Amino acid sequence: MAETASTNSALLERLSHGEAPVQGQWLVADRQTAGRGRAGRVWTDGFGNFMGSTAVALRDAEALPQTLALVAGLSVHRALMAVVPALSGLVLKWPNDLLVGEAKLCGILLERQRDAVVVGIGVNLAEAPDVPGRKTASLAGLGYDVSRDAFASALAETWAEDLTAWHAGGWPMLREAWLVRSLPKGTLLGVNLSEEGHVIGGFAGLEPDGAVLLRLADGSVRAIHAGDVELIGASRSDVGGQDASGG
Ligand SMILES: O=C(O)CCCC[C@@H]1SC[C@@H]2NC(=O)N[C@@H]21
Repeated sequence: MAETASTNSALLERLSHGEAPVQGQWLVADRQTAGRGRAGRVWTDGFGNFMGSTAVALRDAEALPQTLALVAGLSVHRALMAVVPALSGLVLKWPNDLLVGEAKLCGILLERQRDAVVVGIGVNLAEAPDVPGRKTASLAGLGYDVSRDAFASALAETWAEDLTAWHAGGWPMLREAWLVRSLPKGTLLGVNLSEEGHVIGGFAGLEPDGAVLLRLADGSVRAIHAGDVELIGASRSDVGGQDASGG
């Protein structure tokens, strides 16, 4: 598709008209005029970047739909490493950002509509948009020339594998695969919680349900189920560093 407001919005619209999600079908746009990010933010497109969405039908009694966000990040990580095996420093940040160093290379937006979830993925292949207050990266800026179609076909493959495993109850194994590719344990993360304000802790793993674990300065471990987690930086000795819950 040449241009659309947002590939997520286009798929949500189709679902609202009664179309069933088709596993393996991706809607990919050259340009988005109203790309959307998490927490109501704008997602700025860039020519040659990947902007695509796919819809997943949730089956009866499917466990933990929130874990799909992490599975999507894992699939993007695997796809990027397939097209650029030499890429170093690519890490996952909970729930579903991909960073190189501290700069964001990819963002993922999941939106649920009744018994379906739309998974929207934006990857800066060619251009890193200017986002005030945030560091961004692109593969081209890192010296790697990857076409959108090459990335799209790698992602279609990794997503099909990971989604099949997820539907088959493979979340525990996918969780381990996510953790192998995540920021190092102890990395300082911050999150705004409505009851407590800004909480800072060292990354300490994932709960079995996909919540992120933060080790706070007093040594306690806190599970965060929702929120916009920001990267603060390398570990500090008083928070984090140790593994919590075997993650
Ligand atoms: O990190 C974020 O805030 C999530 C960004 C998600 C961007 C993608 S681009 C394809 C799809 N369509 C959208 O409008 N958003 C997602």
